[in-house]
Amino acid sequence: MEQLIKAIKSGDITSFSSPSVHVYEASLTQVGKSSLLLVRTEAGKKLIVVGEGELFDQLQGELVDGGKVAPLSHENRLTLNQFLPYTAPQAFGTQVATMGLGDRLGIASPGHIQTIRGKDIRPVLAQQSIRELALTGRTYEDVLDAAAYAVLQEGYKDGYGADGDHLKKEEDIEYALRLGFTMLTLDCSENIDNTIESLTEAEIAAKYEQLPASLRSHYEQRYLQTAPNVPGAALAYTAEALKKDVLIYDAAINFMEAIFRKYIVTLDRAVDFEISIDETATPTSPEAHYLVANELRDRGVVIFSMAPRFCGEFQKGIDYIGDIAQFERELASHAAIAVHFEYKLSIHSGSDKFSVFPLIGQYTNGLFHIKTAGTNWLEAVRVVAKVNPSLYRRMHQYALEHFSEATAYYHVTTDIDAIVPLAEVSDADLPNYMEENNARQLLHITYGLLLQAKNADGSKQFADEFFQTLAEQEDVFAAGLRHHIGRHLDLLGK
Ligand SMILES: O=C(O)[C@@H](O)[C@@H](O)[C@H](O)C(=O)CO
Repeated sequence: MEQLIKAIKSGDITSFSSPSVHVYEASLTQVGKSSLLLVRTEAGKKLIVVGEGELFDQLQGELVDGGKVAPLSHENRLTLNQFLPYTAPQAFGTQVATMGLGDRLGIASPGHIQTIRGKDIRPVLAQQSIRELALTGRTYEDVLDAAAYAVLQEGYKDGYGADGDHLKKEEDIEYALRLGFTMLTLDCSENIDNTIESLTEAEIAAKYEQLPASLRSHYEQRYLQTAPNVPGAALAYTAEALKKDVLIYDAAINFMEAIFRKYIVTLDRAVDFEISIDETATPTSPEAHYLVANELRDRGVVIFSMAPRFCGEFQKGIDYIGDIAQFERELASHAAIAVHFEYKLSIHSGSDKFSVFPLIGQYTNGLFHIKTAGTNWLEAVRVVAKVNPSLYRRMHQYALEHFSEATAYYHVTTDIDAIVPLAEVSDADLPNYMEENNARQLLHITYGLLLQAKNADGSKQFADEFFQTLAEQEDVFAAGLRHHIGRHLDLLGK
């Protein structure tokens, strides 16, 4: 440590080299009379601070050789946010494309930053849903800490966002906002009535008649008596379709407004407020999208983005399933509606949708929000398959045995029987599983079960070895992400 501290003091860290300490050169930062550096030692990542002044005094750590060695703790992250504002998340508004790069492991953000740096798009590095927190056993504090330290590690100063993703409950909204999350994705699925889709026309009409007359006439006047004028969108309301849309979305619109009034308008800072109507059984027609957006605008609800459920299927970790021509037609309308109401179209489960990325880039004119998350976990699994075949085999086997449990959390149409049996695959070919959709989804949706699996003695069955392997392969993992996420960005036109 003495040599390193000397090197930092001299201002020339390139003169330092040690087999047991890896220096993240881009992290070297001066704050007043203190210099700060992030390193990886045999005991994990550490902050090294030398000099004097408030930063030196406030970071909690151990005094060593005239410097301070500080852990990457939650408290120290809060201190960094105070002195280095770029390490705190920010809202982006609607004038720049954004990409959600949810990191379930807390180790993917450096690779994400390397991929996105210098491009015409900003990263939402800290993005997790409550479902993900529950499945990984993490907290929003952990998620923000990991993103902030990644930003410091990479010396990335262009800003990053933090998305409380798929929030349904007020207590979760309060939790995310209290911690400083800068984006809030309101999941309205529990207020969307999916039963309507399966009703007959007569049943729909009867249910609709039960709604207050004033509500019915409000909708009928607005959507049947006046044709919406949205350049680029094909919108045609029929009385039947309108009844359905009102029954499906009216309660959800009330919910969106109530949350906006209680939590967004009252905030003394900017938050990117996203409406998600995608995780539901009901695809969002352009007419339904327009209706929801139009009602929100009339009620003064300002949003950053809207995530409709597109036609076809956006399943996790694999390419788009469906009729691309229909997708293109509807995307053109969805994108035009978003432009009309001055927000961004948001694409959820946006990882690996290579066949439609060019269309998304084209129809949104490059102004979109796209969410990815589990695809970086699959890149991590690919690294394990390459360098630790024994661990990969154990994880794969466990995933097969527990797959049906994971389908309670995610909708996939995986054909488990189509996955080549492990016994028939050589170690060298294990990474190829990550090229095959069924195997991708098998591992994609079982992440929580794998990370939390325990041995009889209570120790982690896979997680410790998994994280150790990834820590040893940090550069390989980052290179995999640059390649994989880079391919997303290229096709999106970024
Ligand atoms: O798995 C989750 O809960 C989330 O990552 C997603 O639903 C997220 O909103 C997403 O779409 C990422 O691709």
